[in-house]
Amino acid sequence: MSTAIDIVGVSKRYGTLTALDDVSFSVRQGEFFALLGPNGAGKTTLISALAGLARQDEGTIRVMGHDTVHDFRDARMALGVVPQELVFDPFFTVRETLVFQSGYFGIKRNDAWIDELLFKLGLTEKANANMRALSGGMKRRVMVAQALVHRPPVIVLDEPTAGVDVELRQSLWDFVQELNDAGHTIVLTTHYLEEAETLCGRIAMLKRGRLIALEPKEKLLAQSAGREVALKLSGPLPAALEALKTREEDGRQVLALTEPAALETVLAAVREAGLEVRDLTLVETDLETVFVNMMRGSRTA
Ligand SMILES: Nc1ncnc2c1ncn2[C@@H]1O[C@H](COP(=O)(O)OP(=O)(O)OP(=O)(O)O)[C@@H](O)[C@H]1O
Repeated sequence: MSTAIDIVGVSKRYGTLTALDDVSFSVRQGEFFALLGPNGAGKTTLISALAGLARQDEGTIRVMGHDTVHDFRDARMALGVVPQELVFDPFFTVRETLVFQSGYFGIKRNDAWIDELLFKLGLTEKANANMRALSGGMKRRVMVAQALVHRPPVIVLDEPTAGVDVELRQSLWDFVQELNDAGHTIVLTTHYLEEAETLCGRIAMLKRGRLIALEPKEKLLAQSAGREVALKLSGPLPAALEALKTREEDGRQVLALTEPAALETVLAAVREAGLEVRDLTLVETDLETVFVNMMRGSRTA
């Protein structure tokens, strides 16, 4: 089985507000996946449904093949969620917090793994400190450790770097990257395209509860980098160029160029396919424009 998360036709309403509107996508095992969207897009609602904390009105979600409603325990066991908010009991020490969380998952002797987590997250010296005595950044590290006590194959981080200093941000990313290298599937939600850029393979965008884009990073970045070429050809687009195609506009194929020199490659492929270029225009856009256009719904119109 190669699917880590499978979301099919998921909708969620709060009264008259539709927080998720028929959302479907899958995340493969071992992927580093980003879920992007502005405030209120539905990211946290989707994560809550994944974790079985909120039930969707329609659709199904599976985590490592386990249905989050009918097979809640196994689905939850397969998932580690680092929440956006710092949620903790101020009277427990860091170690107690992690032992307690292990117990929640029915794991009794977890000391070796807890020690390793504390070490990896730079918390060893704080193991016996009370949660309330920790700085915000340290608390956030505990949230990460807490999400991992049961060694879940799938890890979801809900805006883990909100309000986090540069040093922690870097060490957090190093650790998450290490987990991904070890085979864990990572889903990251963030407001920042830049953050997703460095780490993720594919990027999904939500807007007002709807999935408006789901692209490999390279394709999105190529669009964002501000280089596109609109081509009017004498025949259909050669298969070799399909991967670069971002859209069709007025009978022109719009292709993303990873770098200006990529235009040569595009033209070579056109020649090789025995086609003629009837018209060629370079389109300038910047990252902000691409993102804003998507958020305005130009792709869903
Ligand atoms: N428990 C709730 N009751 C009513 N409305 C809710 C509830 N939870 C979320 N909403 C609404 O659902 C929509 C989606 O919210 P959600 O928190 O999922 O967005 P988000 O993408 O995570 O935003 P942010 O980036 O601000 O965290 C919002 O309009 C929000 O106000």
